[in-house]
Amino acid sequence: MISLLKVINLHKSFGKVKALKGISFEVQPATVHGFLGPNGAGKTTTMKILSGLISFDEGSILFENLNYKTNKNAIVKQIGFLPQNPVFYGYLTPVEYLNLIGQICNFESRTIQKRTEEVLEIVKLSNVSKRKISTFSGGMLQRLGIAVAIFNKPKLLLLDEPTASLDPEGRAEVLEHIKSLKEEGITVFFSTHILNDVERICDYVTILHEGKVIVSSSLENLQKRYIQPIFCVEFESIPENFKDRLSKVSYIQKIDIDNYGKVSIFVNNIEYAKIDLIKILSQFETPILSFYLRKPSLEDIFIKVVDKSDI
Ligand SMILES: Nc1ncnc2c1ncn2[C@@H]1O[C@H](COP(=O)(O)OP(=O)(O)OP(=O)(O)O)[C@@H](O)[C@H]1O
Repeated sequence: MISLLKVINLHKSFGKVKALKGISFEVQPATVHGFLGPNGAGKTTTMKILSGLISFDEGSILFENLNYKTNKNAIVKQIGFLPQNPVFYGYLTPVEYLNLIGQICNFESRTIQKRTEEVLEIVKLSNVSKRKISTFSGGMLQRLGIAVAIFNKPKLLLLDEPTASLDPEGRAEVLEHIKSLKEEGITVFFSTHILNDVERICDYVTILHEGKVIVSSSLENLQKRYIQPIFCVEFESIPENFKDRLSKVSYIQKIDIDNYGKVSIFVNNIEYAKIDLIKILSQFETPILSFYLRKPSLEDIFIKVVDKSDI
């Protein structure tokens, strides 16, 4: 499959500040790709370069295998961008605002009307299409921002921290919409600090740290790579001499039991333990309520990879 976007060894400096130090990553079509990194990592700089707002110093960008430098105008038309804090004219309604966008894009009035109806339907704002924007909640404003960014039917949509200023309800609303854009054939590349958002909707993740890409992979592969060799077990009650009896098992390194009776078993041979441990546990004649291999959260992974890159 041809990548929709390939960023190769991209460099960008602002005076003495090296914001991007040779970053490379690819974005696959019809996916949601999370772009993560601490403050100042270079996320917004990357987004601004991709949307054509600022230039880059070195490296190359390919969009559907076309070189960005020599085809910039054609490529930028296929990329929608929602900046971090979009500003709207509050005295307009969504219909009036989108009509204005259509006029700026030089569309014919019939096309503007049709596309306005379509995008308001996609972001589920049709029922408030004639209400003043100044009365909108944060979640509604972000959805209107998405409507503006997809007005031109982009293949790639760049969203810079789309959920940062929202409460949990607004976040859930916007995340659901981002996910549904995939069904409209739009590839979404979005930056965030909120790891949980990425876990909820992303297929791929790129982690940026101090201007360098430290991980770029599918979320599934990332979770497999960083899987923790810890099994969690919950018994109806902790069996007698539990720790002593298990301490004789060669692949078990450590056993922790928390205040609620949840047991964490740390192992050094995960593949063998996957088969053998449950057999051993079933020999204790105490009902087992749950047994699972702990899946690392994106937060666990993020801390691990960012720490490693500091070494
Ligand atoms: N116009 C500019 N002039 C000078 N330095 C800049 C400019 N824009 C960005 N920088 C610097 O480049 C680095 C990367 O900034 P950038 O805004 O891309 O980070 P970010 O990952 O988006 O951070 P945040 O999550 O805080 O928005 C930072 O050190 C920042 O101070």
